[in-house]
Amino acid sequence: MHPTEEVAVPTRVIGLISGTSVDGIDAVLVEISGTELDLKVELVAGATYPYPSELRERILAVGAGVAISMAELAEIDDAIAIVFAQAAQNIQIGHQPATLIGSHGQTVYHRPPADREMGNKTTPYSRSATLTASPLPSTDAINRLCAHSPLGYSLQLGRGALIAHLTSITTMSNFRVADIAIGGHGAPLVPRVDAYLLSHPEEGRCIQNIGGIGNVAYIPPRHGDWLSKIRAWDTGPGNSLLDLAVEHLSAGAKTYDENGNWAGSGTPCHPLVEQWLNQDYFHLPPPKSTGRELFGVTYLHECLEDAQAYQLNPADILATLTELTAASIVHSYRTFLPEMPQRVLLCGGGSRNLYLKSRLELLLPSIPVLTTDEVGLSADFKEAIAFAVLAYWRLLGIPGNLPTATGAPLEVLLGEIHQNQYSVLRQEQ
Ligand SMILES: Nc1ncnc2c1ncn2[C@@H]1O[C@H](COP(=O)(O)OP(=O)(O)OP(=O)(O)O)[C@@H](O)[C@H]1O
Ligand SMILES: CC(=O)N[C@H]1[C@@H]2OC[C@@H](O2)[C@@H](O)[C@@H]1O[C@H](C)C(=O)O
Repeated sequence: MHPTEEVAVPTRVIGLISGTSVDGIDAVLVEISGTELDLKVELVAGATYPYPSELRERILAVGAGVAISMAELAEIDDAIAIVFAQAAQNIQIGHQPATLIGSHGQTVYHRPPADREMGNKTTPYSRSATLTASPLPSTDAINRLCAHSPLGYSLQLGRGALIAHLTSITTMSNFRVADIAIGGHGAPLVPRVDAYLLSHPEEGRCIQNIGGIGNVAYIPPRHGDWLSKIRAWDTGPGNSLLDLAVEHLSAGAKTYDENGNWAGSGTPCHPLVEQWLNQDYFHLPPPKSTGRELFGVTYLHECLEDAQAYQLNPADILATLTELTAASIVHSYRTFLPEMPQRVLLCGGGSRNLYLKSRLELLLPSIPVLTTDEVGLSADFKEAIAFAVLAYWRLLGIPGNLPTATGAPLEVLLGEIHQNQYSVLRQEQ
């Protein structure tokens, strides 16, 4: 038990996130009580606020690696903070106000750690002698360190200090950096929240998020040392390649394949899926994380080039890319899980893609595939809810990462605190 557990009281918290699809800001207002095994979350309100289209285009361009000046970076950072703060204000309308915000922000860059052994409990990351020695390292040594840093790096925009100022609510942000600094991937972070909200006393479950990227949390039955047996990783593409392909194949008329109808009218090309599954990422053992840096525009263009050999029509191309998402998820369960789950619970926008769901059901015979809605947790807002819980845990001094998920050697407190300065000043008067 953590020292602060007994002080946990119901708290109204806002959770904010825009994921790798960059489709808009998911905002929730939740009432949280308890701490871990007794954690309870009631969803008071949830909404998705689309980004202004110009801002979305700029975020997508930065995420795709387009070079920008530091001045433009600052502009985008604050523009994101402003729309996140607006989302926080809007979600409270008609409700008792919140006292805390957990804001994930907008990821624009994610680099997993380079050294796969780093973060492994048996060979923990040892700081370089150059970093711990007392004389300052030479410029050359610093350049070498930066060029070959084994640490990951992840950048989320929408600075918390500005959200706190604009909303007058204490805001936690930058949840990934503490885990990354000790050698973890900083992702995925939602699995620890999944563990307490979605575990089952007798059933092993896979909680499968299908956002831009897909990620799984395998949660064994809740007894014994179940927490240490949780496994989680990014499975690969979720909707990222599908959305890009739909935009390309519809010449910009559509942004996603609603309910999977377009893909469902085609036929997957299985030899192509087999070929694509040979890609290194799918064979890398967890912990592992990825992003649009890998499964983005360039990757799609390579897929489209490969598809030319099979003369596929647009519906077949979409069916084949959808099959890649489904097959990469199931391939990773069969390859990396200690045992297959008794149930799969889907969440994220991809859980609405009925064709994708039907392909998962086909590839997982005798394993029920449901959505988290069906066990009482919103499939659309689970990630935003998770960042509200992570902020609440931070306030209570409870760690937010799961070392088995991120590869970090330790549990650490996640999130940087930006206090609402006005209320601090008021208290001091
Ligand atoms: N009705 C639907 N039919 C098919 N696909 C859908 C539907 N609704 C949403 N989606 C897909 O879900 C995507 C958005 O999913 P979500 O909001 O979970 O992603 P994200 O949170 O941005 O990503 P990540 O979890 O990787 O950070 C859309 O881009 C679209 O491809
Ligand atoms: C770096 C980054 O933004 N990672 C996201 C992404 O989207 C899904 C998957 O890849 C997951 O690892 C993570 O997000 C969720 C919110 C997480 O941290 O659990």
